[in-house]
Amino acid sequence: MARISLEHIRHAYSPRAKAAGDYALKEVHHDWEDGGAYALLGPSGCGKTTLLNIISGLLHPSDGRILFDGRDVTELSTEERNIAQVFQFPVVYDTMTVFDNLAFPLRNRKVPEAEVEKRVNEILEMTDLAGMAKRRAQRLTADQKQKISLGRGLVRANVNAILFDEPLTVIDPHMKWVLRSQLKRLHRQSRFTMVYVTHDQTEALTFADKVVVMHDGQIVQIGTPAELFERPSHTFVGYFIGSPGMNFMPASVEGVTARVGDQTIALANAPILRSDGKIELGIRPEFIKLGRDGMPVTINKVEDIGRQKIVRATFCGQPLSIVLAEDDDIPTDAKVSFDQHAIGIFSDSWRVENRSSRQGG
Ligand SMILES: Nc1ncnc2c1ncn2[C@@H]1O[C@H](COP(=O)(O)OP(=O)(O)OP(=O)(O)O)[C@@H](O)[C@H]1O
Repeated sequence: MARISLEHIRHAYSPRAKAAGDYALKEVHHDWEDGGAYALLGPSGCGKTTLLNIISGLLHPSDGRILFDGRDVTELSTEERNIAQVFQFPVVYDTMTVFDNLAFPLRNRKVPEAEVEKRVNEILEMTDLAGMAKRRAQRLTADQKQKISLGRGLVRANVNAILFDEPLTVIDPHMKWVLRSQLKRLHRQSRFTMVYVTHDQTEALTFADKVVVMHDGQIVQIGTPAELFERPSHTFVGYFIGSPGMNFMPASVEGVTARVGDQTIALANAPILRSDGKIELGIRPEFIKLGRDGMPVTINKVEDIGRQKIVRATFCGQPLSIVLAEDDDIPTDAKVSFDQHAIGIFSDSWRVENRSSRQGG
């Protein structure tokens, strides 16, 4: 297990890259803790696989260094970095038994057979494959095969990190849930440093202690699931995490007052605005109330999704989503109000700090 330090890493696939837009990965400079479970989350093309391949050594970064526990490994191969990898599709030897598939990475490294036996049996238990140890892999289902791949990733006790690249893509939805929870448990038991790439927020939020949200080649926030929900650093995080995502509307701010259209909204604290950039007010749909008092709103549609209702509305000419409990009433001629403490102010897409949070309040 290792702490992974990414020092000023950038990557462009073209050697002629000059402008920031030419880079698939813009500057990444972070330390990932030893034993942490990280998810790299973001839409297709945002640079997740590029970053993962730089960590594993499949790709040499255009700029920067990568360190494991303070040791520079930038020039080392994947093998020399001592990393286990689990890919999107199962990599299984069909003619071997389940046991031999799991034993392969150990026997390959000349681990004594008694230790192989012990470790493989542990992994068989962990992955619920004990009942099929002697079966050939050939006839297994796709998710059983992927369990073998996951098991193979976990079987070596001394790896620096385990990297997972969308490992549950081929798994059916129910089994996905089971494997996700199992992986979380395996992480708790083993405390390997794990990096898990996905574009699925549910997968990221259930697996990871820390979610690394990527957008357009950069890391826009690293945080716990709660931090990403409560204090998104960037409008992209607000929009991408949550269902529906955060509402954003153009605003102007003066002291502790924001204006959206012709409405005045009191803020809990005064944001520290430095530039004359584009200002937006953000509020999650869960922190908006509909009642008899408040600001005018037009309700366009109510979607019933079981325990909750999603109200699609228009506020000051802007679309607004509101999440209500299933038994919340919507009065005729409803008015809208925002929970002051859940409002975020964003300048050119980045969250603006406010006076009291900077002073530690
Ligand atoms: N071998 C390559 N040569 C040129 N451009 C590439 C190469 N691999 C990726 N890219 C580009 O780099 C950017 C980041 O791609 P990357 O595969 O890292 O994204 P991703 O977030 O993993 O996406 P996905 O979820 O679709 O795999 C994209 O614009 C992609 O087109």
